[in-house]
Amino acid sequence: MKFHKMHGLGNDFVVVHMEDTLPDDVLELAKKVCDRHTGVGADGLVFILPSEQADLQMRIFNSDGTEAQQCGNAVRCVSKYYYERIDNRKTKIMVETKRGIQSIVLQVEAGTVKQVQVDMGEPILEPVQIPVKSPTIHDQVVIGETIYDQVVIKEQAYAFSAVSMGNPHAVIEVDTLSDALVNGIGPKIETNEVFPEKANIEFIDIHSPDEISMRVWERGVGETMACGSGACAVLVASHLNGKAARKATIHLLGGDLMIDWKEKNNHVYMTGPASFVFAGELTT
Ligand SMILES: N[C@@H](CCC[C@H](N)C(=O)O)C(=O)O
Repeated sequence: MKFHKMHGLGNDFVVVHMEDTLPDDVLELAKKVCDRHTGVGADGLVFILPSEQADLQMRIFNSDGTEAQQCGNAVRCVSKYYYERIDNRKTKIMVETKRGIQSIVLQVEAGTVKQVQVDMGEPILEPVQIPVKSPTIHDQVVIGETIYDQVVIKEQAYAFSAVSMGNPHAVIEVDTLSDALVNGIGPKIETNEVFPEKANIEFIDIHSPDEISMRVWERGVGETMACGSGACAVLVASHLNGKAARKATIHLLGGDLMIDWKEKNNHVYMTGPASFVFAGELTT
């Protein structure tokens, strides 16, 4: 099985172009391929498949084998792959994902995709749809439209805003983006009972209304260098909490994403790069 190693701001993927359907036992394959010691090594295994409704279909499996509904960085990668390796006739393409059909605009220079803008759709703020269920629901405070609650770990309360971008996120504002928070508290909140489908956990430091730094503990993966859907959730939560504009630069460990939550259609747009690393062939 031939593959390309790609990344979006260091969030790395093994990308496989399949002519018809997913391979058998894809969950086990994802775990095997993503292993950083005995496999290729990646945060996720991504498939490009044919689509009847869009230019291509994308499916994404986390490194623990679970399937995710959404992945902003992987959508940018498959869009670049499509233009540079499959069909370079259009700079506006459609990608079918579990989230729905996503519109993509490619910024191309001399045949190379430099930036990819992805329509990440409308944020989902209804608790049951995120999903988030709170044991302290009576204490819940609704700020703007975002659900705002807290989880307590070792007597320390962590206030979060829950947002779904097709996949669940909890955004937590902190004073310092430390390893102890991301790698120590991140996994505990990811698996807390308030998130029945677990959640991606974003720790954020808001510098100004249009500049936010974040680190992320991803569901089914661990800490990653970047999370596109997470950056969108961060902008939405920060805006609803009155701390950010509708458009901001989100600084991640792997670089910057521009996030723009447009008033006219309530859709969140993410703009950033995608890169090829190398190509190879998987042996069985
Ligand atoms: N890195 C991604 C999100 C990948 C899926 C996530 N781990 C989940 O399970 O929801 C992004 O760039 O959005």
